[in-house]
Amino acid sequence: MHTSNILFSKDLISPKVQAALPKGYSIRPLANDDYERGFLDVLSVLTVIGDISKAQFLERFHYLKAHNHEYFTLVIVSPEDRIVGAGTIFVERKFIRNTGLVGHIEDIAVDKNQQGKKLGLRIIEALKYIGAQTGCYKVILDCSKQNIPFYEKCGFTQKEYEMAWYCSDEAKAKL
Ligand SMILES: CC(=O)SCCNC(=O)CCNC(=O)[C@H](O)C(C)(C)COP(=O)(O)OP(=O)(O)OC[C@H]1O[C@@H](n2cnc3c(N)ncnc32)[C@H](O)[C@@H]1OP(=O)(O)O
Repeated sequence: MHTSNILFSKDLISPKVQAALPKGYSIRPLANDDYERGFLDVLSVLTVIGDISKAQFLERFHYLKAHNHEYFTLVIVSPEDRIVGAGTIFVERKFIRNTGLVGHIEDIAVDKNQQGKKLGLRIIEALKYIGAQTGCYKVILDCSKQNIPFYEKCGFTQKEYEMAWYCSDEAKAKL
């Protein structure tokens, strides 16, 4: 694959994670033709995706590529050349902690038929590697209660609480 088609340098992909994948599977940065390989279908295990066109996918892909010192989306590809797993780390630049960097893990998804093969674990290991390589002092994420045991197996510990505010028309009207 030509490197200009991928989101970020393959040098940021952990060799240990690649070696630990089941035979025939590979892990790599998101590519501009992963729309056809079912990238969005994999994300649909997370939430409603919407009817995203190829043009919309490419617009977002090119934005992320232009910011690929901050956004790192990677995918796991099956022996059949289908996307079966995905995950992102966003590297936030802070003032605190001596202008420290914090990695935020987002949108971890493994195809329903491929769950339980440690692909989720490998995605998290690969994202932690990117966080470490890019100089983050910590990597954090939000998850549901039912996913806590999974993230504990990935080396995370529970801290703090997540808060959310949804920008509904009703909520915005109260501002
Ligand atoms: C930050 C976020 O994005 S949070 C959202 C996470 N994504 C989702 O919830 C979407 C739907 N779920 C999925 O896509 C997957 O089930 C994932 C990503 C949660 C897990 O991926 P999988 O590939 O199925 O898990 P994997 O096989 O790597 O599991 C690793 C270990 O965690 C365990 N595990 C996985 N999910 C769970 C769970 N819900 N509860 C308890 N243990 C779990 C596995 O049994 C395994 O344990 P073992 O090492 O003792 O055998």
